[in-house]
Amino acid sequence: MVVGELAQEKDVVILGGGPAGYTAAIRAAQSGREVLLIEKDQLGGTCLNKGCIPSKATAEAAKQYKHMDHLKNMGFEIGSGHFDFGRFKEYRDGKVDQLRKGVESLCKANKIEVMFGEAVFLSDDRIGIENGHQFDVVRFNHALISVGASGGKKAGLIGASDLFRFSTLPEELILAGSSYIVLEAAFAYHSFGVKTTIINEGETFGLDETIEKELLRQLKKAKIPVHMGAKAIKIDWNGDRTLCRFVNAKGESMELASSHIYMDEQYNGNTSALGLERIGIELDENQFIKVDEWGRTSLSNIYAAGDVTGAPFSAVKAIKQGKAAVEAMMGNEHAAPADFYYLPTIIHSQPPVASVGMTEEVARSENLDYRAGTYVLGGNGYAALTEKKDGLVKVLFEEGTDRLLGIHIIGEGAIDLIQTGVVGLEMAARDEDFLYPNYAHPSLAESLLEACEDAVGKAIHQAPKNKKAEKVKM
Ligand SMILES: Cc1cc2nc3c(=O)[nH]c(=O)nc-3n(C[C@H](O)[C@H](O)[C@H](O)COP(=O)(O)OP(=O)(O)OC[C@H]3O[C@@H](n4cnc5c(N)ncnc54)[C@H](O)[C@@H]3O)c2cc1C
Ligand SMILES: NC(=O)c1ccc[n+]([C@@H]2O[C@H](COP(=O)([O-])OP(=O)(O)OC[C@H]3O[C@@H](n4cnc5c(N)ncnc54)[C@H](O)[C@@H]3O)[C@@H](O)[C@H]2O)c1
Repeated sequence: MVVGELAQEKDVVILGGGPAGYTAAIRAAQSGREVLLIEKDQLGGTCLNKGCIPSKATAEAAKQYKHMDHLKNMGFEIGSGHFDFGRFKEYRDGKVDQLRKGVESLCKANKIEVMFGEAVFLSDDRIGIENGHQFDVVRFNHALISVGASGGKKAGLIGASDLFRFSTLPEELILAGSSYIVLEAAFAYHSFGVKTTIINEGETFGLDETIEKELLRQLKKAKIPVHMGAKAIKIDWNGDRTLCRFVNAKGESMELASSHIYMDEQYNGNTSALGLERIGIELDENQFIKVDEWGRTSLSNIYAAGDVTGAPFSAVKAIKQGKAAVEAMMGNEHAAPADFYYLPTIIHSQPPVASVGMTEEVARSENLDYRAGTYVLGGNGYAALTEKKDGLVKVLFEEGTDRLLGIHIIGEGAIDLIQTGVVGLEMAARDEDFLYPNYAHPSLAESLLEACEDAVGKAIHQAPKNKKAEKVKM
């Protein structure tokens, strides 16, 4: 190994070029700092290369596949409609490459130096970068650790990072868990003809009860078998296929064999090889770095952001934490800390699900006095003309204050529409803030207006109910 001289001094050194790291690098460069970004594999991290992007490309292909029936109804001649997974793979991987090049260009445009290699702390102001026989040492004023997390995938199972990077379509797929990953994979691969089964140890997928009911109806309609409340899940290998044994909700012993099995994983922070013991950064029992809302660790010049700081594991969180950490490094008093109280839950299922804020169960369990309004997409003109009528919008307002508590959507447009709810919750919006504005017509957004009108007993495109907008008092 060639040990480099202390050739460089950098103001900010960032370990890991995923969404937390490269966003933070750009924000620091925007403030005029000299930034070194160290990545041991590929810029873009898990999200771009193995997670968000390949999984959403897969979900998008499944959505378009389903959309072909609508195109035929509109008069398009589609031919056999055959789906070539090999060509899809080229498309999916091409999009990942294209987006990664975008990140590389952004780093270049912001004059961020990118070094490929594995970073390790030598002291609290020196970092070593190992790349084959080369070992460079850099002194820094501030460092940000954004090296992500890894799942404890068991032998014979598929991990989340492999689930959307198949080279050929599996014939069978068992998905054990209740995460958005399970649901996104189930709807997508099932629609490509893969024999797909969901096994969920829990009784729910953790969504608002009305949305959950509709989601289960959609899974049934798609003919995706779902075993809820499965207990004692065990995985074995019979030399040919993986066996999944469990006890179903009726207490019966079940055995399913499959070529491919995915199981939601337990995650640990990627901190074991960083030399953190040398500098004494505090970790929790799962090797996640302990941080405050500014990403500050137990050492004043070292910050952390993203999956390496623990759950929730989402690029949304990684990006926001990365920015907040840099603002704190720069001493920007006007910046806001990273807060995840209103983090939307997004599932690219068919139809998609999006949710933010309080669910009805939580409102009930907290003895809140609330009003719920719902609107089924079947009554929405735009949903009718685009033949995307499955699903509903549900809103919850607090009785008395009229404050928005939560918005839960299953249906076309959910993922974009939920942002209105996120902004509303952040601004402590009341029902009138949703009832008064103009809504484009015809649009899926009108279903949000109708749900809000339903909450006050005034929905237009909904048959009158007997006890309209009756206050739910527990
Ligand atoms: C299948 C799947 C789908 C997902 N879908 C979504 C989604 O739709 N939306 C969403 O918000 N989130 C999604 N996620 C989660 C999202 O990918 C992660 O939360 C996000 O990538 C975390 O970003 P990060 O920057 O903290 O870590 P990462 O993206 O994991 O990046 C860490 C980087 O650090 C590098 N590294 C590690 N150790 C070192 C070292 N010693 N030296 C140098 N570099 C190092 C790694 O190579 C990696 O590039 C998904 C995840 C998966 C697996
Ligand atoms: N490095 C990795 O590969 C890695 C790391 C962490 C998690 N994961 C994957 O993520 C799965 C879920 O992890 P979890 O334990 O945080 O579960 P989770 O489903 O409870 O999600 C955690 C948070 O992410 C948000 N979220 C969920 N789906 C989202 C989406 N599509 N887009 C944006 N935000 C979303 C939710 O608000 C939630 O608070 C795991 O089962 C695993 O497959 C992968």
